[in-house]
Amino acid sequence: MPIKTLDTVVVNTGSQNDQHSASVPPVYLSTTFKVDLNNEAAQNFDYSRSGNPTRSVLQNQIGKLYRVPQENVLAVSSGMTALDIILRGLVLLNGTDNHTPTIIAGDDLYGGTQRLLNFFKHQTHAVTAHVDTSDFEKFKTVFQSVDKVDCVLLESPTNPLCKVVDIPKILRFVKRISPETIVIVDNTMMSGLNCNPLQLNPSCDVVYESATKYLNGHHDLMGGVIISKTPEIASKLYFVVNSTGAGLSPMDSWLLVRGLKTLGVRLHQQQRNAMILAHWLENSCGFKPTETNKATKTRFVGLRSNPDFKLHQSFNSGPGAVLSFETGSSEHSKRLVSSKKLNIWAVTVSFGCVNSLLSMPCKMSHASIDPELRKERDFPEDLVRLCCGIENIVDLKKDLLAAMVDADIIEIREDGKYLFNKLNKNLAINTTIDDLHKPLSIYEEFYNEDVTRNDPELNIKNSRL
Ligand SMILES: Cc1ncc(COP(=O)(O)O)c(C=O)c1O
Ligand SMILES: N[C@@H](CCSC[C@H](N)C(=O)O)C(=O)O
Repeated sequence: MPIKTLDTVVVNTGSQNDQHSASVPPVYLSTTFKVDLNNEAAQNFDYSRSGNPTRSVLQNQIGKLYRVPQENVLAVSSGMTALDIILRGLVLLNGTDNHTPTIIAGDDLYGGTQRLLNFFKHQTHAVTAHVDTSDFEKFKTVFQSVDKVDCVLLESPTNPLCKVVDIPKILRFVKRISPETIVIVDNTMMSGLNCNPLQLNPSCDVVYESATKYLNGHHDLMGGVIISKTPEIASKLYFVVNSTGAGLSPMDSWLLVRGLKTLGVRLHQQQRNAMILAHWLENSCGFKPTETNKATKTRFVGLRSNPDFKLHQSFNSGPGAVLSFETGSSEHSKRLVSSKKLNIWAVTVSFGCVNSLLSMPCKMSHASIDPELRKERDFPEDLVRLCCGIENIVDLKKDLLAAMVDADIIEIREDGKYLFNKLNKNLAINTTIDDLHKPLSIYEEFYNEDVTRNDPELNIKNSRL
């Protein structure tokens, strides 16, 4: 059978051996399943905490996305649950009288991840050394300064600063000098469609994603998926899932199977919007550093001006749809995010959804990181994060522009011919508001490359297009 592209495999749920030949897999809400003591070997399910047919369909779909057998996949109740299960199953119990479990993680982590790692430090004494994982030399130094590193937790691009971590290089280094160190990748910012760290060489040990984001895409369920490199790792993690009841509910599993079917088209449109918007913010709205004013900046891995553009492209097939920018003034950023002119952009946390979201991380998604620690890590308090949805890009730009004008950041001059950034006064930007599709070419440059690069099983150029 010919191997299909990822866009296709998530659409097709295959034959479910359904008694009515239903074309959509049914949802099995039953918590219990009849037991035949004379034929226990044939029994796949007994109790939904241990396993459920609808959850199995979902795990099979995720297995296809990551090109691993269904047995290597676990669907759980949230992205944070996924990390909790992985650390409990593989790392936290490694402590002895002479050894404290040690984790190395990034310093630009999602606030909830930072909170969970802090919790483990206080409750189990497992320590986490935080380092800028986008700086390989710094990572190497910290790694070599620890006697035994139990686990490395990576995320690229980082949320919300969009820093690129060279995951392949870190894997080569770690697996060469310490093969037993467990390398975990939080792949939420990319999703399995853009990046598969299990197919890198050497590969990581476990990937997880908050399915609440791109995989589902509709903000109507919380979920997490854990994809293990080997059945042995998966079975250790399954033990924790079954013991604690962290498995995803049947209804949410069913919704997620449905959401997954449109992952390809959603992500395609979301990334296209993000590319155009990032380019527009940087070049037409003046959110870029100048000789005299370094305080404004657009952060996005799909921008050619990003020094890590090529690095990101080397192991991902798309830039994702999360970008951020600094206005240079916390007060003005707050005014923007509070503007009543925002009709399309919803001011909420989260990302990966079909509708576009705008937020101020230091007050929202990353508020759980101590302000002192944010300061220590140079986390910009004026940062505004944009998570693009699938709406028409023209509407998205107009809505954002109205709010930027309302917040006294941008001035429209000469009947809309020029946008002038009032905070970054050195820039008088020569653009027309209607000049909307200009940067499409950079989007196409990204995608006209071999989009199957993360999928060595495929050898079809431009399979996504
Ligand atoms: C990068 C990243 N990882 C993990 C999570 C946690 O996922 P969840 O909210 O589904 O628990 C989030 C956001 O919540 C996130 O942004
Ligand atoms: N109040 C929540 C904040 C969730 S942030 C969700 C998402 N990861 C994002 O980056 O927007 C909490 O305390 O966790």
